Amino acid sequence: MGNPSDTQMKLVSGAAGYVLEDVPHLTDYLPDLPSYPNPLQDNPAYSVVKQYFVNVDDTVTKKIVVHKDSPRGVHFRRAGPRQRVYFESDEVHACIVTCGGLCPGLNTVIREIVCGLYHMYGVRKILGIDGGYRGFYAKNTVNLTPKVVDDIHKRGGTILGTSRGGHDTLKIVDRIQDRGINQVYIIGGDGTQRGAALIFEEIRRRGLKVAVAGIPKTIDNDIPVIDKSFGFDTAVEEAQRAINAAHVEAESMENGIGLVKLMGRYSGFIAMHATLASRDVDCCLIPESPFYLEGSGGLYEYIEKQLKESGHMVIVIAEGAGQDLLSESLQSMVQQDASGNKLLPDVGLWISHRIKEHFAKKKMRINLKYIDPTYMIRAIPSIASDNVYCTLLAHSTVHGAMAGYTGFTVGPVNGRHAYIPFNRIIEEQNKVVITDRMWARLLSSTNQPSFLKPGDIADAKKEKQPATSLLDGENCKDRKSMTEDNPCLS
Ligand SMILES: Nc1ncnc2c1ncn2[C@@H]1O[C@H](COP(=O)(O)OP(=O)(O)OP(=O)(O)O)[C@@H](O)[C@H]1O
Ligand SMILES: O=P(O)(O)OC[C@H]1O[C@](O)(CO)[C@@H](O)[C@@H]1O
Ligand SMILES: [Mg+2]
Repeated sequence: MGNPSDTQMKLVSGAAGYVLEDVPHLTDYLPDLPSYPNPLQDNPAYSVVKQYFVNVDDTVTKKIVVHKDSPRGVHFRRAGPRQRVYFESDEVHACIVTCGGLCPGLNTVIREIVCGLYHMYGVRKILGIDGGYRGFYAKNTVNLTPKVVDDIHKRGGTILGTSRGGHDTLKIVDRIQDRGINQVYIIGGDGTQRGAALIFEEIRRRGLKVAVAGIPKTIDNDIPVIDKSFGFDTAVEEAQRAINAAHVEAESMENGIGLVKLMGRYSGFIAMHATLASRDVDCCLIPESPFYLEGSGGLYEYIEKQLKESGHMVIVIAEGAGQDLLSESLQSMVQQDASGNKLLPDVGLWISHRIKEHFAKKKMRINLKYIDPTYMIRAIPSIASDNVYCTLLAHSTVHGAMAGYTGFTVGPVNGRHAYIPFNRIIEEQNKVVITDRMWARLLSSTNQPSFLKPGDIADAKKEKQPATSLLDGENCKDRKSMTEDNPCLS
């Protein structure tokens, strides 16, 4: 198999440094495919909209803050309905699969893909794949209609089931081919999108008229390029309940410490946003910001100071934080899940013991309550704003597949939905940048130490381009969206 990046991104240059990172289209390898007028033009709900169809040349800019002399930079193809489609309604045989961990809004996306295909494009054959990628070749399928999915958005989880592991590209594509499926909607996180890219490659290699579309899903918000992933706001909202409980417990006891662990394997966005939203948190620890326990400027010293000053404190810790400290003592316990993701030892439990041990040695009485809401923040239905977001995502994806685009992921880029090549999404991971303004806001709201030594700060600044540099691709490794680049979140 060739290098996915050879075929998954088409670069188109334009005037003044304009670059379009385009997505593949079925006609790239099936040049004689016929196209048809979009049935939406006869749909009473949509036909009244002035300029309902997206102009074929519309693109969305990756950077919206520009200087007068800066190059126009990278753009993505704007999502939305096209005048012409490459599938006739009765020809479409779509399938939907959900993979990876749960996330609020999964059912809403499923519902809106089904209803979008059915009501906007008159599609009647939609199959739900049971239990993630392995469901393509190992499990039953379910026929999806608007009636079947009518109220599923009110439920957490995914009606299709999900799983980790079990991705076998050849077997999956064989089953797609056997069943005559020609539109594949794949909802999942970074691992899932990697799998989707391989499926697209194989489909293209076999020359099949099958559109492969990815819908990014992760409560961790670790997918790059897009502004934010669906379910994230719901997870942050739910995390408030755990933080509130921790605060009430801590406030009610002498030297009370409320410790809350939140999900976030490699990225601390949930912990950071839950902390900023709550204002009751005195210390937030995330994977991107190393910390230490002992000595001047360390966590123990800060806890002691906080307890002496206000008699209680609340600590939020992301599950991936402090893993370097843990691994010193628990190295042998590192394991992997079925998808190859590292299974992390419980940092919340570990740090609870360490804090208790430390203050016991100092003969200072503390009352520590450890709250681990784990799956509670993701196994819930999505809040209203996430529901609307999921609807737009689903509709944008359906429009893209009907228009013949393939090998793409969809998502908002600076507020406008766009089709993004798979390799853009999978080549890096979105992380909190601790030298950006958002983390500074957090530090100033909690008043916690930065845990950085003067040398570390200088190094961190050196790694980063000047904040006003506007070249596309600057700092693109491990950074994006919920930083100063994102106007609605900074
Ligand atoms: N590099 C890869 N190539 C092919 N398939 C992959 C790859 N990584 C993961 N997958 C498949 O994608 C599916 C989901 O992967 P994973 O468990 O890592 O979750 P995810 O999609 O990253 O979601 P999240 O981490 O947000 O829960 C699994 O079925 C796994 O086998
Ligand atoms: O227990 P599971 O289902 O593997 O999921 C846990 C992981 O899923 C996530 O929610 C998303 O990747 C991580 O934050 C967490 O580590
Ligand atoms: Mg993942």
